Formats: sequence, C-alpha cells, structure tokens
Amino acid sequence: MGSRHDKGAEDGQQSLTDPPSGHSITPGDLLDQNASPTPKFVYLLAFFSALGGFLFGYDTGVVSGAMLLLKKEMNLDTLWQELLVSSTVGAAAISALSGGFLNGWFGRRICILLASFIFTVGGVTMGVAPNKEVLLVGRITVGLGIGIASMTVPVYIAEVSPPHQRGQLVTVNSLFITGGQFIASVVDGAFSFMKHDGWRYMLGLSVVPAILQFVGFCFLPESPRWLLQKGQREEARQILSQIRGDHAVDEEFDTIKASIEEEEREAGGDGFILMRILNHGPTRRALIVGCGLQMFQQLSGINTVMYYSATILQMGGVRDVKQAIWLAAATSASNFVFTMLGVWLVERVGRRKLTLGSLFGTGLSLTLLAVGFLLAAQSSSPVTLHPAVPLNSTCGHYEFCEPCMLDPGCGFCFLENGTTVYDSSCVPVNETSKDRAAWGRCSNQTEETASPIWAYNYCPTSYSWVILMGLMLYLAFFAPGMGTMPWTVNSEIFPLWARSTGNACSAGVNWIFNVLVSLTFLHVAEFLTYYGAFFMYTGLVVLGIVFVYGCLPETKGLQLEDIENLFMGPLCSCGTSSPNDHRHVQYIRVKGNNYLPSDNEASDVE
Ligand SMILES: O[C@H]1[C@H](O)[C@@H](O)[C@H](O)[C@@H](O)[C@H]1O
Repeated sequence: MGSRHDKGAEDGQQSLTDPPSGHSITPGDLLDQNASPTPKFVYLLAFFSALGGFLFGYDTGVVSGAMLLLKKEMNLDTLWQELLVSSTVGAAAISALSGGFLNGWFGRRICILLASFIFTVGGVTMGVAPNKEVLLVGRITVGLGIGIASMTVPVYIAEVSPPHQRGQLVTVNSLFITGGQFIASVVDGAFSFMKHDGWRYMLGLSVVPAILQFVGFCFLPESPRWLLQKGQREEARQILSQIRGDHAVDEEFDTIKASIEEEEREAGGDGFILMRILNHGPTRRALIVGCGLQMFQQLSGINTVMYYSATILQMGGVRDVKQAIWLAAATSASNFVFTMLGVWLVERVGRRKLTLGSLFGTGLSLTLLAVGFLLAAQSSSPVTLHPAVPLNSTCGHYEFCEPCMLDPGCGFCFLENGTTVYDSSCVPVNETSKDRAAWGRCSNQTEETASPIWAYNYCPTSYSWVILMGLMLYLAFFAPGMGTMPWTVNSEIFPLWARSTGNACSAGVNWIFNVLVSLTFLHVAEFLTYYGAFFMYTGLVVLGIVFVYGCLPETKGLQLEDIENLFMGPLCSCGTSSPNDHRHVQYIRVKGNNYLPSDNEASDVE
C-alpha cells in the first residue's frame, strides 16, 4: 500500500513527519487546512441525497397513525394490519440486498434516481388505493425504494464529502431519517381528524420529497469515485473539481486512482464480489464489523421502543387517542433532536467513543425500562369482577391484570377513580378490532369519561413515570450513537470495489433484524413478560458493547482510501487499531492549499 504515499514525496511534497526546513508544520497549520470552508455544493449534494433518508423515515413512521384510520375504514383484521406494516420492511430487506449489484453496476446516481422514482410510484399507489390489496402493493413498492435508498445514500455522501466532514455529512442522512419519522407523526396528528380518507393524505404526501429528489438528481452528478472505478477519468476529475470548489484536486484524484489500481491488484479481479470480500482478510473483517453494528442497532430494540411508546403513554394514563398520537409525535421529536447531537459529536469525539458511550447509556436506560415494567407488574391491579366467560377462553382464569394482558386473547376492563382501579375484569378481546372487548361493558367503547376503560396490551400503573423516564433516556442515548453510527461507519469501512456489496449486506442485515425484532416482540413479551423482554434487550446491548469495544476501529478523519488499513490486523484488537497506529504518512503541499490531509492531528489539539 505504500506506493501511493511515496509518490507524494517524489512530486516534491513534504511528509508530515519530515517537515521542510524553514517550515515546521504545527497542529495549527493542519487545523487551518481542515477548517478551510467546504464548498456549498457538497451541502447541496448531501441535502438532496439525504431526502432518501427522509423518505425512509417518513414511510416507516407514517403507517402507525394511518393504521388507526385504515383499520376502521377498510375493516382490517390483525393479519392485514401486520401485513401492511411489515411488508414494507420486508421489501426493504430484499431490495437493500439486491441494491449492491445495482449500485456497483449502474452507479450511485442512477440508484438514487431509481429509488425516488419508486417512492413516487409507491406514494401515488397508496394515495389512490381503492382497496387493501392495492394498498399492500403500494407499501411493498415504497419498501423497495427504502431498501435501495438506505444503502446508496450514505455511500454517495461519503464519497463526495471531504474527509474532515464526512462523518458529519453522512450522519445528516440519519438526521433526515429521524426527521422523516417526526414529520410523519406530525402529519398523522394533523390528519387524524379526517376520519374518511385521512390516511390517503398521510401515505400519499411522501410523493412531495420523492419528486423533489428525483428532479434534483436529474441535475446532480455521479460520485467521482465510482466514475473513476469505471474508468471514466475525465468526467471524474471534472466532477471532483466541481465538488471541491476552488481547491485543486490533483492529489485527491491521484490517491483515489492509485488506490483503485492497488485494490484491484490486491483483491483479485474475478469472481463474485461477495466471495472476494469473504476471501480477502481486511474486507471480511470490515463486513463483520459493519453487519455486527447494524445487527446490534436493531437488537437494541429501537423500533420496539418507538412502536411501543404509545402504549407506554397509555399506561401512564394518556387514554385519549388524539392525545396519545401527539405524545407519540413528541417521542419521535426526541429521537430527531438527539440525532442532532450525534451530528454535532461525530467529528468531535469520533465514531468509536460515540458508539460505545451510546451503547452504555442505552443499556442503562433499558435496565430502567425493565425495572419500571417489573415494578408495574408487581403492583398489578387485581381482577375484582369475574363475569362468566366462554369455556374455551382463558381470560376467566386470571386474578391480576398482568397475566391477563400478557395473554393475547384477553384484555383488562376497568373503572378508574383518580389512580384507583376498581370494578375490573379480564375478558376476551374482539378478534377483528383489538380496540374493544368481544362482549360486555368494554365491547362498545364510547368517549364518555364514566364508561369503563379497555386496556389491551397494557395495565394501568402508578410506576409509569419510571417507564417514561426510561423511554426518554433511551432515546437520548440511542439516537446520537447507535441510531446513526452503524450507517455512517458502514459508508466508510469498505474499499471502493467492495463498498456497494458491503453496504448492501449490512443494510440487509439491518432490515432483516428490524423485521425479526418487531415481529417477535409481542411473543417475547408473552413468554418473558415485558420486564423480561427489556432485560433481554439489556443483555443484547451488553454483547453489543463487547463487540464494539473489541472490534470497531476509529475511522474519523481518514481518507476513504486509507481506512482499509485499519482492518489489516486481527479482527478484534480492542480499538488499538486507531488511525494513529495504522496511519500511513500523508503528504501535503506546504505551499499551495490543494489537499486536505487527515484531521487526526487537528483532533489531538481540540
Ligand atoms: O437509524 C435508524 C433510526 O434510528 C430510526 O429511528 C430507526 O427506526 C431505524 O430502524 C434505524 O435504522
């Protein structure tokens, strides 16, 4: 790997470790270089590509509010509700996996255009859907768009960004994801009053950012790194100069070119890329780190916590559906706001520390959530009324709310005076709508305050504040690190030839574990109880800490072409493969300002 670095010296440039006489390079010099303004064009590229992240967030987030209206209007049973929610995530998993091929073959720009086209078609299909079958087709279509966008956008942003700002700009994509989820919850709130057709607006509005992105990308350029890999040198050089503004790009261009040639030599040019990745030590290790991060992101339970937030709020006494919708918007707003913290921190503390700190806090908050659920279970309200239930129902056996609500066939029907629960019973749930009981006092839900309350999947508790605190802390810790870093790190750890396939695999792992965790949550809770489920997530987060501590190197500030060096050593070297240990000497022109070196040194003096 040394050849391209020696080249700089031949060109008369100076090594950082060997400053020219009369000019010793101080950290201040490096800071100045790194601080040179980033051309506005890069921000424009980041914005238009991150609209893909926005659509990812919007389309995954909007469905919960739309479902409240849809299930009434289309009379959806539980199976159809689950289909409409999970089909999108399932389709995203499949298209993310196949997106690697599209990305490598047709380029990042075409893939982003394709994703925004698919989002538009999906949005229109959902907006005009005459029946649930067409709606399902629309949901699957947007899922296909999400999968492609989720693996292409971070790669594209990483490839056009200058090294010292790459982390921040790629993390902006995660900010757009959580921003999309937040806007979706606001749109859900705003249209929830439209009992008829409100869902059409909720689902259909996604065409607006999709069209904006499509039109924008008709005018925006391809990634110069991809073009260079495809041998289109002149166009690559021209685009790189356009993106870098007045900075000359010879150095960066030569580095990318040399590294592509070297990579092809080292990794061999034949065979399936996935096989080449697996047969080549550094890329195999990068793949394990990338997929592991994505797996632990989902195993930390983010989507369970987000999905479950409305129920958590109901436990705390928010029984009005409208109020619950708005408070759920507050949950996604927190996720969004704390993601901003991640954008701010990523270039300051680096990826490794941010991920570790985030996992640590996530583990503590999950413990708090689990303890809250444990306290709630232990003080669970007794069943005081025992109406005759059909013999085939298990609901008549329960003496307390806790086992009653853990049985998917039953719910808790009660009256409330302040925080005191009375006249409570455990009765079968209506199979077509879980919002009411199959028969009896809770089978006909009215808005009257004196009418009995139907609690499905939750129990009233005075410990809801512990759970609520756990929820808020969880988002504060998860969002800036584990919510963002898996996407950011994956966009930078693979060499160019392996980047599309590597990201396709890791994004696919993210979506597969997303489906797995959301589909199994209620069953896990049924077997382990809620506190058991949250203790289990805590255990998985502890495994995540061991994995990240052992295997995640710091990639902050390095040029993409140098990151492969971090994976030369053994897989888990406990962070010792930091950039400073494996850094190759980088060369800069001391006079003239045409190349941005790594900002490792800058960070040391920050
Ligand atoms: O990074 C994102 C983000 O944290 C979202 O809030 C979550 O829903 C996604 O599953 C995750 O991939």
